Amino acid sequence: MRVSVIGCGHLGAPHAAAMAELGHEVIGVELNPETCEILQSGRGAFYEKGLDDLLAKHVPTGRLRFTTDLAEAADFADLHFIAVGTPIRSDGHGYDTGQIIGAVRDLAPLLKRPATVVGKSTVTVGTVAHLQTILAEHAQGGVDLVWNPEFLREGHAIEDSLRPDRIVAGLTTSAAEKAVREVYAPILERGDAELIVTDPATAEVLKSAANAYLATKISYINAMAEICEITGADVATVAHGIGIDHRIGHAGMRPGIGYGGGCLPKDVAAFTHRVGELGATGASALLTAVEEINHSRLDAARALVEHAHGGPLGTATIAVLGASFKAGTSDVRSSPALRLAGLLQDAAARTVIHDPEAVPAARRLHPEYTYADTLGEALAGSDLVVLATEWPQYTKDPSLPVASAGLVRRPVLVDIRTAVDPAGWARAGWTVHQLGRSAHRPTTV
Ligand SMILES: NC(=O)c1ccc[n+]([C@@H]2O[C@H](COP(=O)([O-])OP(=O)(O)OC[C@H]3O[C@@H](n4cnc5c(N)ncnc54)[C@H](O)[C@@H]3O)[C@@H](O)[C@H]2O)c1
Ligand SMILES: O=c1ccn([C@@H]2O[C@H](COP(=O)(O)OP(=O)(O)O[C@H]3O[C@H](CO)[C@@H](O)[C@H](O)[C@H]3O)[C@@H](O)[C@H]2O)c(=O)[nH]1
Repeated sequence: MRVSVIGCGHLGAPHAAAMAELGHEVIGVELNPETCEILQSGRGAFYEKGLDDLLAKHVPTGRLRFTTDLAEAADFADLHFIAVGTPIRSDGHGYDTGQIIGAVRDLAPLLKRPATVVGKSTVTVGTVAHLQTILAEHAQGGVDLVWNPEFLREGHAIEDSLRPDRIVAGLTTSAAEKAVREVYAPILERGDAELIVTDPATAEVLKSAANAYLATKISYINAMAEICEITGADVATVAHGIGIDHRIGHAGMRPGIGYGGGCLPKDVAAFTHRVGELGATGASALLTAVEEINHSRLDAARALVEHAHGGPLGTATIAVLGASFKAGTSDVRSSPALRLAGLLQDAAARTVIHDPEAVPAARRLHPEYTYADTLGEALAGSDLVVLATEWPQYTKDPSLPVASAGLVRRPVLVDIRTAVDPAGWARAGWTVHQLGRSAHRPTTV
């Protein structure tokens, strides 16, 4: 099929690359000329595992190309994916729908023959109906609208796009269903992804409900971490023990500083606002509590850093390991790691941030912070090491505890992601502090 992907950011660029890999002819439309030029050169504009490989494979053959010209895409493609941003409004009262309404309003008059518009962006209930009226008024030649929310995780965007758990299609016509079945045929033929054909409102709620549940699970285990701190219990053992019950499971149960990123914080905030508007008081109270617990984690993390230092931070030199909102991505949108680094930057004598991939993005957002090019440079002479993002370079390298103990002034580690094995670090002479767990002290061998 000839498809376009309108908006080539963290969702759209991997989606366009995956569509090319599935055998379609793809044109990506990206408003930002700099991003568009980078993509057209066969590279990603940010770090996402496997993205560069697919771009390098499909851009040179012409199967995948990028443009800033929407008219070119309207002329070329029969199916148009919409993957533009839906950021949270500055007052927090739902999404800023400017990008999505703008994209559909600009595309509609350019559609001169039958086409399918497939929305992938995350929206709240009622948005699809509004977009439908825009298309009905301005498009010619019979245009179907489908809502096809995306569930990919950053850091796994390519594999999640090529092998999704499910494909949700909110639609109203059989022509739209036929188009969805055709574009996803290579995935559906494998038989391992369920296609859920439903109405647009259900598709809208299903996506918001999925992210709200993921956020609730994270806030739940973080609330348990708070209880463990008070009682002296161990949250990692609690998470492991309850997760053995397959009705609960271990996934998404890592305690720590709470959820961040370009999706969960804004999607939960927008959903909370919308369900409040709709008068769903139970859902509103539940989601408000989820958000409150999440916000409280930053204070808990800062308090743990102060406790580990043994007092006010004014004299401390701190190494912060990690700036991205989670491992596997260079995305720093609503990054809890960077927020904590900011608090420490204000409070400590010196704070140095290291990240294997996210320093350029962090530096663009916060040029006033201090960054290190190498891990060794960040660690050198520090009184406290704060593990803020669970990159495997920090958590899985068995030589790091011993190697880094020789670089720091005091071997004190605050692991706000509950990501390291504290016993291994303690054996190398480190005192390890984790949220919801008793401190691990150095052991004599
Ligand atoms: N990031 C994820 O992992 C993810 C996963 C699932 C769903 N989503 C949803 O997908 C949507 C996009 O998220 P994102 O993280 O990719 O955002 P993003 O900001 O990284 O990307 C959006 C891109 O769209 C471009 N754009 C805006 N208007 C345009 C237009 N009219 N024409 C062409 N390009 C345009 C922007 O320049 C930007 O590059 C959001 O609704 C988000 O909630 C994101
Ligand atoms: O056990 C866990 C799991 C995650 N997190 C944090 O939660 C945030 C979100 O993580 P994750 O869900 O892996 O990241 P995203 O890439 O933002 O993906 C979420 O948001 C996307 C956008 O809607 C959805 O498509 C995905 O299904 C959904 O997982 C990050 O800050 C993580 O560090 C935890 O604290 N503990």
